[in-house]
Amino acid sequence: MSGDSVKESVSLEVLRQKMKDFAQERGWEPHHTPRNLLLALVGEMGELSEIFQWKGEVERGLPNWKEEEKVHLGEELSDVLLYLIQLSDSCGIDLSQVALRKLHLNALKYPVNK
Ligand SMILES: Nc1ccn([C@H]2C[C@H](O)[C@@H](COP(=O)(O)OP(=O)(O)OP(=O)(O)O)O2)c(=O)n1
Repeated sequence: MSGDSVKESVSLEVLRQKMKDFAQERGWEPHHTPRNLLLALVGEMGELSEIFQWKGEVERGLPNWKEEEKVHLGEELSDVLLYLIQLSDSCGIDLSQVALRKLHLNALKYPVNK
């Protein structure tokens, strides 16, 4: 999956804009309401969970998985991320900013030496 290809740097904002264009070009924006996007996100979470279902515990890095299984996993992770970004956008929430703020709150709640 990593291969020799040049890795493109990507931000949540770039993904948000690409998904907005994708939906606009297809006339799908009216359907991309918060509730519909939440349900789509939950559906993709189900597809992601299916990949791990009945496998038992799996090692970090998935050393024993076939390449095609990892490709499938990457696709489902992407669907979850892309719907999450669209859901945030449809709610008028800047996901990058609130995620940074939440990281800060987490660090305050769970200090290193506590
Ligand atoms: N109304 C839609 C439909 C799809 N997508 C985008 C977001 C996801 O990244 C992907 C989801 O596409 P599918 O519903 O076809 O789901 P899968 O790719 O998982 O296909 P399948 O469910 O057949 O495995 O397409 C979207 O933004 N809005």
